[in-house]
Amino acid sequence: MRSPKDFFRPLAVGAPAPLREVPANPSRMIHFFPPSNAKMVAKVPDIAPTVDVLLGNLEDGVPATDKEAARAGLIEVGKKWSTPDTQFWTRINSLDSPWALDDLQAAVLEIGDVLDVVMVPKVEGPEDIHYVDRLLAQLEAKAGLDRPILVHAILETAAGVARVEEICAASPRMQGLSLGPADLAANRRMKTTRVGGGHPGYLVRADPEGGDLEAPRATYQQDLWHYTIARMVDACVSNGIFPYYGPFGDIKDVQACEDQFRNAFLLGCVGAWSLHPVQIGIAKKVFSPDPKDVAHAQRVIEAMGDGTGAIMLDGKMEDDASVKQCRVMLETAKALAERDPELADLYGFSKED
Ligand SMILES: CCC(=O)SCCNC(=O)CCNC(=O)[C@H](O)C(C)(C)COP(=O)(O)OP(=O)(O)OC[C@H]1O[C@@H](n2cnc3c(N)ncnc32)[C@H](O)[C@@H]1OP(=O)(O)O
Ligand SMILES: O=CC(=O)O
Ligand SMILES: [Mg+2]
Repeated sequence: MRSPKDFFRPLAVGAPAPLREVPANPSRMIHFFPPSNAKMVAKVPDIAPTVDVLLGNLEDGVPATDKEAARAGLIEVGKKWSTPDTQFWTRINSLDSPWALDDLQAAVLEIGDVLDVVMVPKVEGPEDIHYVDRLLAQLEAKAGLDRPILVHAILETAAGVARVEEICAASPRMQGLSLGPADLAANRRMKTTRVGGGHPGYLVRADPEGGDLEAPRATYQQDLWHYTIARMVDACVSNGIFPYYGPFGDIKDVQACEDQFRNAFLLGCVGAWSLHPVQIGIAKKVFSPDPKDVAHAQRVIEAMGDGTGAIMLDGKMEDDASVKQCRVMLETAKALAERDPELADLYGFSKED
């Protein structure tokens, strides 16, 4: 662990100074595309303005035989990047793979000027972040960049979950964490075969009525990811960085995808991954506060005056703590509306709001 005095010093001569605060840019969906797929690369100009984050994925999902082509496709997209209101990220291969070093070098040296965030998979502890941190500083200095590239880690190993707080605090470059339920399930030796979401076998069953073990009993499916998401949210928030739900693999089951995204939103996540165009709209809907909640938040804030004390509104007690929740809702809505005039209209915000 670096001394607190050195925490905000650049890690290489000539590298840009680390940021003191991570920008709270809208990132409701991190849209994945495989840059080795020419058909999908051709869609980038149309998709980029419709998403908050576009991510060129170099890791899992790209066949081993296409790794170089994916890196070349990423560079091609970066060189033509002309959507400054959308963030541009990449996911590099894991640090123990034969590709990670070349991924990082190519990304920073060739397109570092347009790259906002590098997503690092399978992070096991702060030492992985320290390695990437120093390397990025050296590469930024070499490329003559004037602002630091941030780092986003995927929480997808048991060791990573056990050290999640240390990972979040490892560097001022840390932008956020995503839950990686597929790799995490494998690493934990969970007995599932899915990419995120629930499982019908993970349930609780109501007690037998009158002790009748033969009578039908209601069952309730439980959330496999609740513990990890809650831990991730606490670790992120206490370090001033942002938590995200990751992939939902059942592309056709848009309802369950929406439910999974909403659970994450309610627990504090700011966004999720979209793997297919159909998931972009789901993430946009879920991670933009509901206009009814925004209107309610405005009413509570107005009724609470200076924000202290206790009042009754519609039969419910409101006080200092509920007004703080309402401010979170309103601030989130305002930040999103600034970038999205349709949302501003939906919330009834005028330009002065
Ligand atoms: C599990 C842990 C992880 O690491 S998850 C992250 C790694 N996986 C990924 O990034 C997968 C990204 N998604 C994809 O590659 C595709 O969506 C997959 C899942 C293969 C499905 O593709 P496909 O069979 O073409 O679907 P489709 O016929 O329904 O597509 C309709 C049109 O949309 C396009 N499309 C599809 N996915 C994307 C995407 N991610 N970004 C941009 N465009 C996409 C398709 O090309 C297709 O276009 P068209 O209608 O033929 O012109
Ligand atoms: O990379 C994501 C995952 O779920 O694994
Ligand atoms: Mg993974």
